[in-house]
Amino acid sequence: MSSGRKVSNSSSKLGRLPPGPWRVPLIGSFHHLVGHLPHRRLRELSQRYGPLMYLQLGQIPTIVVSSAEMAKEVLKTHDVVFAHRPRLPVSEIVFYGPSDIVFSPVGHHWKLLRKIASQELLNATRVRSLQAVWEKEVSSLMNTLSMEAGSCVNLSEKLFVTICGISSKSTFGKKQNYKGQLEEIMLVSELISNSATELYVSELFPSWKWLHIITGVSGRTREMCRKIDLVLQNIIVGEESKDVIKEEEGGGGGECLLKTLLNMKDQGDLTINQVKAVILDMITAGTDAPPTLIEWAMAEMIRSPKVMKKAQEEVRQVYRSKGYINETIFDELEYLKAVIKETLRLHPPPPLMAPRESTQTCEINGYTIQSGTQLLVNVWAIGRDPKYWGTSAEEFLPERFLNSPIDYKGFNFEFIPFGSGKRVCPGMSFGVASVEIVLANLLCHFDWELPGGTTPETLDMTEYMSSTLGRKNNLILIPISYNPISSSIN
Ligand code: HEM
Repeated sequence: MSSGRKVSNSSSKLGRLPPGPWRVPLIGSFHHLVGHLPHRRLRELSQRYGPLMYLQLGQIPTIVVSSAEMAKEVLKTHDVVFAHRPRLPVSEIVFYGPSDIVFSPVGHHWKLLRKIASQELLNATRVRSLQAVWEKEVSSLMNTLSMEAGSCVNLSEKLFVTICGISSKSTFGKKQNYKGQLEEIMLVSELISNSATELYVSELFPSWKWLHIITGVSGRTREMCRKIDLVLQNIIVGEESKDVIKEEEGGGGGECLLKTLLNMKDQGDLTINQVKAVILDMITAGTDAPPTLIEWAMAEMIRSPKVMKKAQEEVRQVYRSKGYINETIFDELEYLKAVIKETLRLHPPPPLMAPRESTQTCEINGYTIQSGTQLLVNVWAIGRDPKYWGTSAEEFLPERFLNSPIDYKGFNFEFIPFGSGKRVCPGMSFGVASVEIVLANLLCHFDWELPGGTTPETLDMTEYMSSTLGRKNNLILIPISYNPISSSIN
C-alpha cells in the first residue's frame, strides 16, 4: 500500500475519460461543487454529462456514478477493483492507522474485522440479545415525551440522546457511570460529525501539507483525536479493571460489544488501538444514521397524514393483540417497514456512498478508469430517478414497497442506501432494528401535531450535510399521548 492518496497523472496518459464538467488548474472541477449540497449538484451535473462522470476534485481523480446500471458495473462487475477506500491521511490519525472497518484497506485485518462484525458484533442474534437494553432506552424516551405531552418538543435532540443511549449500552454495557459515559459518546459523535466536511475537503489536496497547517485543520484534528482517545481510554480502563463482567451488564443476557472485542485482544487477535478504532466505528456509524432516519420518517409522515394514520393503525393493532413492542413483532409491521424503506430511498443518510477507490485500471462503458481513481456513488440521485421510480419519484409513497421484491440489501441497484458488494454496511440489521423499535413506539403511544403556525405544507425540509444528510433545523413537534388499549375500548 502506498503511503498516501494517489495524485492525478497528466491527462495524456489517462486513456478515454468519462465526460465531465470543465476543469481549472489546481482545483480541477471542485469549483462546480462550492456552495452546493454535493449530492444535489452532482445530480444536476450528471443530467448533463451522464451517469458515469469524471471530475477532478482538487488533486483527486474521481468518477461519479448516478444510475443503477453504472452502480451495478462498479459495485458488482468490478467489485474487486473498487473494494478499497481512499487512504485519507486524516483517517490514519482519527481511526488509529486506520485500523477500523470503514477505512482499513482490503486485506487480512479488514477481513478479520468484517468477520468479527458479522459473527460477533452486529448480527441478528446480537440484535435480539440487546432488545432488553433497547427497550429500556425507548421506554425512557416515551416517559419523557409523556411528561411533555401537549407542548412543543425538540424531537431531533431527544432522538439523538435515545440513539446514543442505545449505541452506548450496546457497545459498552450498562455501567454505574453510565450518564457520564453517554455524554462522552455524544461528544465523540458530535466531534466527528461536525468536522466531517472540513476533513473531507482538506483531503482533496493531499500534497499541499501547508494547507492543512495554515487552515488549522491539522491542529484541530489532533485536538479532536486527543479528546476522543481520552474518552475511549477511560471506558476501556473501566471495563478492564472489572474482574468479572456480569452477564446482565451487557443487558438481556448478551455481552457488550466492548467485552467481545477485549476478549479478542486478550487472545492476541486485536491490539488495543484496533479495539479503539472499531469502537469508534460503532459509535460514529451507530449514532449518526439512525436518528437522522427517524427524524426524516417523522417529518415525512407529518406531511402525509394518511401515511401517519395507516402506520399508527398497524402498530397499534399489533400492540393490542400482543401487549408489547419488540423485535418479535416487526415481521408483522409490513407498512412500517415500507415507511422505513421509503425514507431510506428519499433521504439516504450518506447520500453519496462512503468513497471507494480503484486499485487497478479498468474499462467501464468504453471509458478507462485509472487505478487510484476515487469512486462516488450518488445513492440519493439513483433513489429519486424517475426511470426506476416513475413520475412519483420525488413523493413519499411507502405503498410502492408493499408487495415489492425491492430491498435494501445491496442486490437492487436502484435502491442501495447501505451500499453493495464487499463493503456493504455490516450494521444494516442493527441500524434498521434500532429505527424500527423507536419509530414503532413513537407511532403507537402518541399522536403528533405541528406547532402553531406550521402546516404540513410549510414544514421546513431543508437538508444539511455533515457526516450524514440531516435536517438543517431541528424537528419540533407536539406529542399527544394516546393509549392504544383504552382508546380501542372506548
Ligand atoms: C441505519 C442506517 C445506516 C445506513 C443507511 C448505513 C449506510 C452505510 C453505507 C452506505 C456504507 C458504505 C457501504 C459501501 O461502501 O458499500 C456503510 C458502511 C459501514 N457501516 Fe453502515 N449504515 C447504517 C448503520 C450502521 C450501523 C448502526 C453500524 C454499526 C453499529 C454501521 C457500520 C458500518 C461499517 C463498520 C461500515 C464499513 C464497512 C466496510 O467498509 O467494510 N452502519 N454503512
